[in-house]
Amino acid sequence: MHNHETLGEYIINNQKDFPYSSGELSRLLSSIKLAAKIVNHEVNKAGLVDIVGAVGNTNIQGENQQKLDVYANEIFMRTLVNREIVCGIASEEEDEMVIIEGKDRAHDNKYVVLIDPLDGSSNIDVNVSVGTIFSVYRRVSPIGTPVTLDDFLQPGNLQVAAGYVVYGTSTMLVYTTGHGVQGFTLNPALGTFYLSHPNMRYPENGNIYSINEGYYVHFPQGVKDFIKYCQEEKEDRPYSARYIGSLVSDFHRNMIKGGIYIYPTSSKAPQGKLRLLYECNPMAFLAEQAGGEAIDGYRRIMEIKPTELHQRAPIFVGSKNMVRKAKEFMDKYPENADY
Ligand SMILES: O=P(O)(O)OC[C@H]1O[C@](O)(COP(=O)(O)O)[C@@H](O)[C@@H]1O
Ligand SMILES: [Mg+2]
Ligand SMILES: [Mg+2]
Repeated sequence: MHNHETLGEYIINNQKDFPYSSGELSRLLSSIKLAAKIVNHEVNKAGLVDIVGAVGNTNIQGENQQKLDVYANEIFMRTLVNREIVCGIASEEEDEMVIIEGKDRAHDNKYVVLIDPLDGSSNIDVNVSVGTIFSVYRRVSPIGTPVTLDDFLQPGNLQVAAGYVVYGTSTMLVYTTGHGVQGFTLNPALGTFYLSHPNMRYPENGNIYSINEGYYVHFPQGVKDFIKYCQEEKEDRPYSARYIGSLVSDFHRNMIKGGIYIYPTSSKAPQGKLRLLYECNPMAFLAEQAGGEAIDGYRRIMEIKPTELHQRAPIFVGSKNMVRKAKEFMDKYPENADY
């Protein structure tokens, strides 16, 4: 039997790392752990139960909500609310921020959570790995008062924790509290997450690039030039093109093997597609904590001051030297810096 530390043990043993360690963050991470297990159970039998396909509604992004989007949203919302640790939640599947009301001391809670309950929705029905992404901030509004939008619109470098769950060949929960990146694998027989990937680090160089080349003609010239650079027969190139179409899964592979994931602006998506608050910021925090980098083509993602809950941003995230190379190409076209 392996002697890996469990996630529960790790959270407790490392509570000291957390400046405000009053146990709230540990309880918050434990509730995410519980919700991940419940969602994992449904994801694993997606073909058997009535959990595939669309519900017939569109979310504020104009996307057709998948049944699993709605189910995962309900489970994470309910688990976080029931554990009485957050004062507000924002989700890809909720048009507005959710102020936690009614619970005796909900307004006394210190944290807000932003979540992409089900990432990679287009892959649910075709048995390709999907994920969940979360980001945690300490509120800025006074404790004891209802949460405000400002509590959510904080730049990424103020995150106190971020992570994802990948529901793939195995189910993993990967997170950071600003002390490196830890990966835990679920032992489905025991229902326990074990520390399988301590101190995950991006290789500084990589040979994988992940971008939906189907939109090539719509990309800015800097992105087109970088793709050509990746495909050149020179030095350690051409790089391999790998694109799962689930941000979490593409990010996870690239963090382990070395690579870059890009979702740029395009004439079809002038601000890019991914959402700054619950996709770009948490992945940027993880990437930087793992020695990688994350930019919007020009600036550090985590320095962008958000203005809207569901705003989008272009993202170039991955191995440090690959992101820097991509930036060299983007810098040749400074006129594209404002999106
Ligand atoms: O199909 P496209 O345009 O390449 O977009 C794929 C990207 O969109 C996403 O599915 C967006 O996330 P959601 O599924 O949470 O909406 C990413 O996971 C993925 O990387
Ligand atoms: Mg997503
Ligand atoms: Mg989603």
